[in-house]
Amino acid sequence: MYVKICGLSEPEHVATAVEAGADAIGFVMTRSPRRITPERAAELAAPVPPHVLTVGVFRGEDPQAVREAALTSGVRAVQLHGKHPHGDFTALKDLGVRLVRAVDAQADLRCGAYDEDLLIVDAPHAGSGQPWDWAAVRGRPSGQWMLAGGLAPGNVAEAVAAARPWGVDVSSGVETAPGKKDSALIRSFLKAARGLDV
Ligand SMILES: O=C(O)c1ccccc1N[C@@H]1O[C@H](COP(=O)(O)O)[C@@H](O)[C@H]1O
Repeated sequence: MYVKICGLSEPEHVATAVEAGADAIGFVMTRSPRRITPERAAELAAPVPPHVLTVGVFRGEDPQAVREAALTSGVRAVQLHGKHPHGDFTALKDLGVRLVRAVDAQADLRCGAYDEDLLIVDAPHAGSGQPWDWAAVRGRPSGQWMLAGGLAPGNVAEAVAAARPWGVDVSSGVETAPGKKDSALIRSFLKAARGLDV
């Protein structure tokens, strides 16, 4: 099971996620209680080993703004969340980072349909921490896709059994309040998710 821990803003939580075996970590650089600057993302990403994918999360920004933030932060992947057109992915293809498309269950769920490398299927309200009908997408997405939206250490097994994703992505479920990550919850989530290969 591929595991991404998103919305990190403190070095302690980056270190915890890496040590506990996260495959990817996310830095939110769009409107959110978890928003950080590209410069802060660069500081946080600097010590992250190459086997961990650092992901910059964006929603609604134009490709030029995404490009500048990605170059400043040095992230290894860009996640475009929500209703970005295909052209936004095309415009970023030469950036030399992996492209992640994050959408709700109403969208085209074929990974690669927008020339992306990874797909995330999320709740209608990104970053809200609200569980949704994970079973509704079972068998629909294709390729390398992660389930997100309302996951937490205590329900990730249920969510994976319902949707059977290739990976999982969490933010609110490893926090004590919006934007306040918790190292014990990060470790618990990784422990719970790791054993869930489908
Ligand atoms: O985390 C945010 O605040 C956020 C804001 C804007 C776009 C995406 C955001 N996060 C993504 O939301 C899911 C996690 O949701 P949850 O909090 O675990 O329910 C994940 O894909 C994040 O990358």
